[in-house]
Amino acid sequence: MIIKTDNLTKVYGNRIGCQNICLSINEGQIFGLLGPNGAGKSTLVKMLTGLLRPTSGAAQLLNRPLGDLQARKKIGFLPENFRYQEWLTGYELLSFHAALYKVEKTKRTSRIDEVLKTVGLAGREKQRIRTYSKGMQQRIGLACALLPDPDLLFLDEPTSALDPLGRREVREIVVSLRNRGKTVFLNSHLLSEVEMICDHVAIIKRGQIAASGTVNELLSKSVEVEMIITGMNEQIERELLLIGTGLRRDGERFCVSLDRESDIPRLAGAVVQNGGFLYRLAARRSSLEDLFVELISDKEDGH
Ligand SMILES: Nc1ncnc2c1ncn2[C@@H]1O[C@H](COP(=O)(O)OP(=O)(O)OP(=O)(O)O)[C@@H](O)[C@H]1O
Repeated sequence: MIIKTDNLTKVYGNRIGCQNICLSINEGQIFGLLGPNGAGKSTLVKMLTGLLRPTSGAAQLLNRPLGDLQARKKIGFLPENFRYQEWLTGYELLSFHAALYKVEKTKRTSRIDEVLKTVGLAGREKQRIRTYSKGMQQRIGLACALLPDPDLLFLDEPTSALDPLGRREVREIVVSLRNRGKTVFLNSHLLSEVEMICDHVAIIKRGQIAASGTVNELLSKSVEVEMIITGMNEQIERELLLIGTGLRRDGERFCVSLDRESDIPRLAGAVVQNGGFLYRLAARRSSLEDLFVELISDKEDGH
């Protein structure tokens, strides 16, 4: 396990940041932490990266206790909304961070060249950061985080400010890092992105883990059924809710989640036997977004 947490908890005064977080993350994978605003994602990452002291509980990173210096040397971190000194060139910024990371002087130039290549900025390092696009700024941030050649990389919302092309570029870099054996801990609220690249996912809600597992494990649990129904009435609605959960309506279009595919004929029966007209019924495996909405739907978080 590259990360193992045991009832990790952070309380801010009378506000809960995270509560009893138990996670086990294997190395060489992309782990996605999902949650609505205020759910506790940043609090958890800050505790794991040593920026916040837990109120209680424990954690191990790279088989060392939280805060261990040897382990911290092998961890990279790209915070959310970072802003670097925009008057520096990309190269100057990387040199500064290489010094902060105490990369040996003789190795700095080759290390900087390497990370520039990894993030696709080779040849752009003499430009000032203020002339970089947002996507390039995000990639130079990633390059900084990669300077210590970390085994474990924390990325806090690395693509949220980017356009679709920029997002794809960052995604490709993250996947290439995983392919080289790195472990990536990705904080995100972009569900489709997490579904695309993450091996394991945890969903955090009001400071607690509401679901976790591989994307396949989480999604194979339920089936999403879309129906076009006219003549909808209360009896049909009641019966649909006995069979499935999370009934949603948009005009004549109804969606419901089922635990088992074998319940689909019962849905059709409930509509027809109670006087409704079924014009369409299509089943698909739930997306991470469906699961997220279902788990988080009683919105009562912070902001
Ligand atoms: N320094 C702080 N002092 C008091 N409460 C805080 C502090 N930082 C976070 N919180 C509270 O802890 C809870 C979790 O916040 P956190 O920032 O970890 O959530 P998040 O999932 O990262 O949210 P976002 O997606 O908005 O960044 C929220 O209720 C927040 O208001």
